[in-house]
Amino acid sequence: MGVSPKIAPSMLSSDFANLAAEAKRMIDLGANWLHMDIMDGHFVPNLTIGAPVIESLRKHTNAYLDCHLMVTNPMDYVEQMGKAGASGFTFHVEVAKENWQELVRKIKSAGMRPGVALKPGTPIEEVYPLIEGTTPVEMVLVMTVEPGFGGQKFMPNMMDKVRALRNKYPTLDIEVDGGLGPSTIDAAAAAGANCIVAGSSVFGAPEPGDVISLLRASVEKAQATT
Ligand SMILES: O=C(CO)[C@@H](O)[C@H](O)COP(=O)(O)O
Ligand SMILES: [Fe+2]
Repeated sequence: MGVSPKIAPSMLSSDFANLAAEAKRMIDLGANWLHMDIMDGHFVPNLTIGAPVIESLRKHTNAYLDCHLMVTNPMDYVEQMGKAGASGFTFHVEVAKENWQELVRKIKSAGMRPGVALKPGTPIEEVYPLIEGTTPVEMVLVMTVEPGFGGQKFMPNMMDKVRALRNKYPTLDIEVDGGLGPSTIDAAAAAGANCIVAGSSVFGAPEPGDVISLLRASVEKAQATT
């Protein structure tokens, strides 16, 4: 499988008051991406950060900022996120059923990499047209918890979705998000996930760098045996 592992600490579990230092710490410890959870208090019952914080962080790092937009109107944020310096813009399929083609086009024109996310209750078939369209998304984020909060329990039954995607799209970036850590990574890696978001398991560990290395090793091992 030719899809490289990307380990993406979720900065939602970091010390937001020291975001630049936390970002540098994660990159220095071997993270590939920084996962930024943007929540509007409407699509999910939590409110986090937006483009102004991405813009501030961008002044301190050239890392890939993997932005996960848990918002009801993703179109409203494309331009400002692009200007702020976001690298990836992942929207939820549940709120883009009518306008995903225009949305993906705009994300690309704004210089970002488009991704689509789906909630646990959303069937995987709903994202297939977005991967197969003329302007396709470049990543699928399979939520392994209900979106809204860090620190929740991994849902192993979501691995059926990851397996179905990997069988159909051998070179697609497939991200898993929610409850990933040393006890759950092997299931996700075996199913075919290569982009791994981990918040509480990384930031809550005495040695976050060890967790990052373990997550990567698990993905590499699973890839070597498929
Ligand atoms: O998108 C989300 C939550 O909605 C995630 O990115 C979480 O922030 C992951 O945190 P952990 O489950 O790894 O603690
Ligand atoms: Fe996320």
